[in-house]
Amino acid sequence: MAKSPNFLPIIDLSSTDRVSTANSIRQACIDYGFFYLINHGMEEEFLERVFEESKKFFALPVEEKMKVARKEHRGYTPLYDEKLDSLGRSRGDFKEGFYIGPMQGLSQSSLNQWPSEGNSCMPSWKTTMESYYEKVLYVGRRLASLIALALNLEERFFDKVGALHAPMAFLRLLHYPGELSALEEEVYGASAHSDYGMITLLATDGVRGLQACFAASTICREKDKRPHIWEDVYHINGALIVNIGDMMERWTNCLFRSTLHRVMPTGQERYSLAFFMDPNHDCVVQCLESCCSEASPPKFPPVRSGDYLEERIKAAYSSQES
Ligand SMILES: O=C(O)CCC(=O)C(=O)O
Ligand SMILES: [Fe+2]
Repeated sequence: MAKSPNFLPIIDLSSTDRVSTANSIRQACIDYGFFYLINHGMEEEFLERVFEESKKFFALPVEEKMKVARKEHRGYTPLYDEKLDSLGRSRGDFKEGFYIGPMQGLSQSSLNQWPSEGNSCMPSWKTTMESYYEKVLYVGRRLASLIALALNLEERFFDKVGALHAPMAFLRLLHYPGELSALEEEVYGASAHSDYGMITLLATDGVRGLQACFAASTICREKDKRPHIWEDVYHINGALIVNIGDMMERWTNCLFRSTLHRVMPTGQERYSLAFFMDPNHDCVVQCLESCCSEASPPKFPPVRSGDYLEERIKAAYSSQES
């Protein structure tokens, strides 16, 4: 299996040898909970265009951005609004974001908010974001079928349990400002957290900052173990960084890891595009038969995806109105 400079595996989505790809994904998810995805079908030029459009939004005056402030978990989240490590001491994460939610069906898609179309510098903003959402969702679906194979399940397993029928998939544009705050002791771009859902597909802009906690916890139940040892997750041109979320960890009874990660401020402005592919609201996430036995009983009770997500989002925004 190909390895990147920081030893994370590289998975080639275009490989025709699905069995070998699924085996590589299995090993990556057991060992790291993180891997790179290459040849996913989205051109580098297209990714660059999405980053350019994202930058245009964050460059707007804050009053303009607040016109689409987060409602129903869609829209703009200002600096310090979210705190991913809800128990941490900081006042909030030093980043701003913009959430775009599911677009299938009128009832879902009409909840999305868009920056004013009248803004002449952003004529193709909405169509670019819609196009990115569609493309990255397609990549996520292809990956989900390989993950099913990696778990010795049939390829369409996640469709069959209803996870991928109208998935709760959120695209989040992120902007980490470059300046460092000298006044506050503990400031993170994104404080330590694991993602909540199934899988996250992340596009980065080449500015460092993302770190993951690989060494300290060999299995997920040791997330609380200290000290945490953080490793940089480097950017690879054109590659997506994929990581496993907590619901996948629950499905697999901790066979696959949802690894803690964070974004450190480096003094350099940074942008990223995080796509959280989470199961349909009504999908019940429960230990897969292939992942439990008498010796290894289920570690978590079954949970409805929508209830679990709501709980986690509430904790991250607990100092704010939701
Ligand atoms: O911006 C990044 O590189 C990571 C963001 C992240 O981990 C998150 O929003 O969950
Ligand atoms: Fe994350």
